[in-house]
Amino acid sequence: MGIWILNAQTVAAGNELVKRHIFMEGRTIGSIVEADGTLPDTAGHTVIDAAGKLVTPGLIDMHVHLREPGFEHKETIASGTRSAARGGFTTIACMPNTRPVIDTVDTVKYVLDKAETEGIVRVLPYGCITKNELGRELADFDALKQAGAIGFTDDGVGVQSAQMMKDAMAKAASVGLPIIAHCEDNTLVEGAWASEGEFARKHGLKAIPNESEAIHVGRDVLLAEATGVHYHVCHVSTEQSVRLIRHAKQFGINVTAEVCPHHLLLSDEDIPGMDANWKMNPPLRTPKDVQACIEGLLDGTIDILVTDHAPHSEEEKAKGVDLAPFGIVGFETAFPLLYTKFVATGQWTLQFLVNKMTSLPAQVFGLELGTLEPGKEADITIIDLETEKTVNPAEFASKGRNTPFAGWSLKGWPTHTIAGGKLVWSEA
Ligand SMILES: NC(=O)N[C@@H](CC(=O)O)C(=O)O
Ligand SMILES: [Zn+2]
Ligand SMILES: [Zn+2]
Repeated sequence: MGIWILNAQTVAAGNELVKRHIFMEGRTIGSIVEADGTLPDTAGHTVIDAAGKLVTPGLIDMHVHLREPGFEHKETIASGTRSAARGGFTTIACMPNTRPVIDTVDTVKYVLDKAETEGIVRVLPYGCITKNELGRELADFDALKQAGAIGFTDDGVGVQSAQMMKDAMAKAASVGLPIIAHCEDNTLVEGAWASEGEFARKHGLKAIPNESEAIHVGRDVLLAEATGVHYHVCHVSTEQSVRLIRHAKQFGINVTAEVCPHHLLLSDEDIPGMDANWKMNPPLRTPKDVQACIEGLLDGTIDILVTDHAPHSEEEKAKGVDLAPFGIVGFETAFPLLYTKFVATGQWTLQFLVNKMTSLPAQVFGLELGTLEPGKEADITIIDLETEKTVNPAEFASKGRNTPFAGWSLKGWPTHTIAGGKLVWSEA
């Protein structure tokens, strides 16, 4: 028995949609036919009528935190993949800052096994750059790759030593996997949580300067040039980083980059007060930085969109801004936010948004995913572009409720998520 999706509005070009019927059987897409008025024979198959809805390749998120092993009170692979599915994501790449961190074959296998038995979407694990993410000793990249790691990162913390980063890049290049960098120079951020801008000035706070991020970007593109590695910059948030990445790309350096919805939609001037749901790393920057990130995404300097889904418990976030951990959840608001604020307002085409969340992440990371084509993996998301709903964190499938977007009224909510040919989530 297969699944027919009937009357799917698929993206053709720009904002142009084409109506198609899509059939899948087993894990793969069987056929895609133009809807010409006659319905295909669906006898014996599950039918989903997608009339009036957008149908896209399953969304891909290359930067997420699933918290397992070790921080199951924040999220688990079960709850995190449900949250991803509810947000329309069918493939997610998880960060290794768990407890223990993912720096051994056993932890990679643990995550992959859990994902197989308890997860409902595809989980691709990253391995650490350095053992324990301490920046002192390289992890065993050969072994991590063998176990299934798809790249190396110490996300959560920057690699402080240039020599360590250079060694990591040389080794990653030799095993043919990318370095994914959380760019942050610790000597420039000491204890601050807000960025240098209006908010920090008004409240007399110690502030995080843009250079704390951009200095690592500048250092690392030079090291990437020297080593030839594929270097991917995490959660770009500053005008200076965008400029450095643009320049590096012009020089033919193998650099790619990602940006999160919150760094495109919020600046430090939107922070309502001492509220830890507005505390994330990197911090919300100035309106000028937001504009530079949007321009970087538009001109291709920034390749892809990611959520950096970073759940924390309510108790942890209630400790007050100084003590609360950095991070906000992202899966269940990402597409509606970007659709409502950029596509529905006419700034981006639907094709631009969908590509940045499907085919482009697949291309950047060499995954055979992200397109709707016969013979390809049946990963499909169905999205209602019309119904307006309010973001209600109490409804999240994630254990995390930590979002600055509560109460926002949005359109573009996923209604069905199909991963590997299975309907893994549908509305109500
Ligand atoms: N982004 C965050 O604010 N927090 C992330 C770490 C990270 O992505 O650097 C986390 O693990 O909570
Ligand atoms: Zn990070
Ligand atoms: Zn992260």
